[in-house]
Amino acid sequence: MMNKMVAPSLLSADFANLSKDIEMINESDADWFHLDIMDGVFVPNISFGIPVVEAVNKLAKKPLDVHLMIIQPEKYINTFKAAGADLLNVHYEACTHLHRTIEEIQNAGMKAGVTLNPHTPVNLLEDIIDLLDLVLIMSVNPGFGGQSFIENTYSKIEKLRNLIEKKNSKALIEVDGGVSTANSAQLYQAGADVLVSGSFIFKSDNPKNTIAQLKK
Ligand SMILES: O=C(CO)[C@H](O)[C@H](O)COP(=O)(O)O
Ligand SMILES: [Fe+2]
Repeated sequence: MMNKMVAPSLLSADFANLSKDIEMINESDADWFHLDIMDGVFVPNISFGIPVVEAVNKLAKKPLDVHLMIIQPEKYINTFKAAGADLLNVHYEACTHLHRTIEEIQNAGMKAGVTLNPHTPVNLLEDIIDLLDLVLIMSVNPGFGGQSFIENTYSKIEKLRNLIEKKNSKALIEVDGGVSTANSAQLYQAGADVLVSGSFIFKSDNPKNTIAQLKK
């Protein structure tokens, strides 16, 4: 039986009133906080950095799922651990020595995830999938919230689910970008365990209720 987990992305939260949105997530059915770190180099946008992760960690009562959209993520493993990250996602496309980076994340005491851009095939994970705690499939090109969902994500999830079973891996499948109640059921059905959602939650009239809807 698959998990059905939701990780609201703070990228679409109200940064002038972040504590209110953190409190809402604490009280909701959400499972994790999703934090998007963008460096303006790996992706064409800059979001927020380590002091914000530390601040969220002071109030958050659920694990912090940190999505690093940065070059050379291996330089910051211990820094994000100290800031409060529970799960650290690095991009496949940003890691020259992915095996080493995954081991360093786990040795630092965090769960390790690998994120795939929409153009990156899941079979590139064949020789590392058994080590991973999670694979994050991007269903938009990373860098911005509020983009349209890319439809071939379903077949990527199915291919990844087959690879995970073939290799007897424990990795969870997370999906990020353009997630809403229009596609959540189909994503879970295709094999996703965790759905990230930003703009759909925070632009809705009742974000707490929207989180509950996404878990159904
Ligand atoms: O990693 C991300 C963007 O690169 C965000 O997590 C993602 O886009 C969530 O936002 P939305 O649900 O609005 O698409
Ligand atoms: Fe993300």
